[in-house]
Order: sequence, then structure tokens, then C-alpha cells
Amino acid sequence: MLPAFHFSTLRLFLHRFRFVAEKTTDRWNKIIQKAGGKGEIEMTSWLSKATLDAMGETAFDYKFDSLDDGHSELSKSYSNLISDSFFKRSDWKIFFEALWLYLPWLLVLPLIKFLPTQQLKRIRAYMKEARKAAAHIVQTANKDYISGKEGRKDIMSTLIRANLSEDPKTKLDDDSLMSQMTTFMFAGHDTTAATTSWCLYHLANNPEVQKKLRDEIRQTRRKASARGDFELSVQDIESMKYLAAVMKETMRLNAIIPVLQRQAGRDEVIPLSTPVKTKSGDILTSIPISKGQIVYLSLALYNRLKSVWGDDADKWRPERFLDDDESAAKPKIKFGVISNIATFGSGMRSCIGLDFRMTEMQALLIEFVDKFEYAPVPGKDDIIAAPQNVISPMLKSDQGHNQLPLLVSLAPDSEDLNGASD
Ligand code: HEM
Repeated sequence: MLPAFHFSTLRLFLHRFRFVAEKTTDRWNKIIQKAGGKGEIEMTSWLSKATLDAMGETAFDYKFDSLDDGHSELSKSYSNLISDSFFKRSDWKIFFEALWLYLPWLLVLPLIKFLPTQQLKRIRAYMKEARKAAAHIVQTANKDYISGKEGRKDIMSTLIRANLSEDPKTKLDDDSLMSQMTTFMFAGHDTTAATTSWCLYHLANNPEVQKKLRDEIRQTRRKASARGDFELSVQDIESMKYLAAVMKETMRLNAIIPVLQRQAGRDEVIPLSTPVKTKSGDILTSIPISKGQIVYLSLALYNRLKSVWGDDADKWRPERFLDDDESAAKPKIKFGVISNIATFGSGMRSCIGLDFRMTEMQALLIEFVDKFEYAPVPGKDDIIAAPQNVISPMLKSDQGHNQLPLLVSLAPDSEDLNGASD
């Protein structure tokens, strides 16, 4: 899959991410203009729409149109697929589903196609639509390859072309290729939506950081327009160190996949970097693991270890990721795939979508922060981290679904909103 996630492919996506970001701010602008210049916007649902559209545009060259209220069948069947089935379950359904865990898989697997639970019905409807869309992409990419056309640039098409030139023995069949579409949607949509929501949450609660970030964005835009460029280039975006620090600090503090699970392939002894004292007073310097044993790795805990990040590990402070920040944690142990943050896993199964997500979030945040100012909504600021399919913001006083209401108004000296500023 690596060719599909190559940096040169991702560069091509920047203008598509930008398009989605502009469409989102356009919708928000309409809402706040109607509310007299300042309005409440529920961020998680909008970001879920924006990231689904961005995923469609870049990964499959497919228009979900969810920012236009989801006219595509796939978008309708996918919308809130996991969170709905997670929360809208009666006690008997939870009991029924829990029973499966005690049945042999060989018995359960053939039944999954027919079981009438709400969750499985929705997953089956989604799979039907996803397969239709994926089959179309696979056929088009195959045709382009045979006719020697350069073809489409989305991730799936690049993946299909790379696969066609593979050794026939290791090639994926069409069915496996189509399954990748579902993997991308599950792995890359809600994850980015939740992380961007957390980012806006922290910016709303830290107005001085929000202003500093906006200043950096505008300064970079001024430099680009002095060069005669209308849009920011990839290099411009890469040069925005404060934006990167804001994103990294959010990913550190809000690891939206908090725990990974691994199964030991053989008996092993894991050495500990620091000895641990158990409740009975024994000192452990290593942990023995038996073959087949399940090991849980807490990414969220590592990201908040005081021994790694310093005494303010629980505080959101982007400055810790700036090179010139003297007080930034300089950890002795290096872990993960980006700046010692565990959020994307580590090693050969770490997140393949890391650069994709960085580029997407950069494009969204640049647009969002340049155009609007964000603040908590009085009386609706009791935000907690809730375990849904990923860890998302939710109101403590109104639990049941993702929610991040924020007060949104035009940012000072905001331009480019069809004359809507001032
Ligand atoms: C903030 C956003 C994201 C987070 C926090 C995240 C996190 C992770 C983590 C922790 C893993 C490792 C799972 C494991 O080791 O068991 C992973 C794997 C993966 N991610 Fe992401 N991810 C994000 C965005 C994306 C995006 C945007 C895509 C695709 C466009 C993506 C595609 C994948 C895929 C395909 C894998 C499986 C890799 C493998 O098994 O070899 N992710 N992700």
C-alpha cells in the first residue's frame, strides 16, 4: 500500500483538502450570519462530514456529498454507522451480542450474514453500498491500466495500479482490494474528525494560542501573496511550526485510539526501562509473557507519562514541541513514528495514514482558524472524553452522542467570506 501513501501522491491532495475546508467554512459562515454574527456550531458532526468528503475525494475519487447533506447512498449508509450502533442498543441486544463471545467463531461467522441485530443490519447495508462503489473504482483502474492511461490519482486507484504490476503470486485479488476501501474509511475518517475536534476544543479554551496560530497563518499567507501566489504551497505549510506544534500537542494529549492489543507469538520476557514495585512490595525488572497471551499497550498513558513529558504532562501546551522551547521534554526513550508520540502506534504496523492525516488536518485548521474565532459555549462547556469508536468529545450533561458545541464568530479582520466580514 505504500505507493498509495507516498508523499508525492499526498501533495496532489492538498487542493482537494482545501476545497473541503472552504466548503465547510462557507456552511459555518451561513450559520453564524443567520445568528447575527456569532453562533453555536456543533463541531463533531460537521467535522465528521468534512473528513468523510475529504476521504471520498482523495482515497476513492468518490463524492460523498455529506457537507451537502449526504445525497450519496454510501454516505447515507455510512453516516454515524458505528456510533449509532454503539449507543442505540437495548440491554437485550448488548446481552445477545456478548453471548457471541462465548460461541465458537466457526459457528458465529456463517450466521453474521443473517443475524437481525440493528448493528449488523446497518453494517450489511453499508458493505453492500461500499462494494458497489469499490467495484466501480477497481474496474476503472483496471481499464486505465490496460489502455496505458495514466489514470486517476486517488489512493485506491494508485493501490490498484501498484497491485497490477506486482508478482502474480503475491497479488491481492479484487475482493481483497475492495475490502481496503472499508479499511480506509474506518481507519481514516472518524479518527481525523475526532482529532480535529479536540484541536478546536483546545484552541477555544486557550484564546492566546488561538491568536498566535492565526497570526502565523496570516503571516505565511502574506508571504505567499507577496510572491504572487494565491494559495499556500506545501513548503509554506511545512514552514508553519506553531501549527505543527498545536497538532502534535493535541495528538499527544488526546490519543483517540487509547489502547492497542497484541498477541504474543512466542514465550518472551519484556525488560522494563524502570523497575516497578508491585502492591506486595516485590520489585520487577521484567515481565514474562507466554505464547498466546494478549498484551494491552496504553498509548494514552505513555503520552501522559510525567517521566517522559515532564510535570506538566497533563496540560495542553503546544510550546513543548517547538525546537527553541527550553522546557520541552527531551525524553530518554524514543517511541512512535512522530515526535515521540505514541498515538499512531509504532513499528511495522504503525499508522500508514500519518502523512495523509497531517496534510488533511493542516489544510482544515488553516482555513478554520484564519476565518473564525472559537470560544466555549457558556453552560455547555462540560466536555468529557467519551469512548465511542474512537475517543471523542461529548457533553457530560448530555451524553449519548459525540458533541462539541462551540461559539463561532468571524475572526478579526477576516477576509474572503463574500464580503461578510465587518
Ligand atoms: C488522527 C488520525 C489517526 C490516528 C490517531 C490513527 C491511529 C492508528 C493506529 C494507532 C494504528 C495502529 C493500529 C495497530 O497497531 O494495531 C493505525 C493503523 C492504520 N491506520 Fe491510522 N490513524 C489515523 C488516521 C489514519 C488515516 C487518515 C488513514 C488512511 C487514510 C489511516 C489508515 C490506517 C491503516 C490502513 C492502518 C493499518 C496499518 C497496518 O495494519 O499495517 N489512519 N492507525
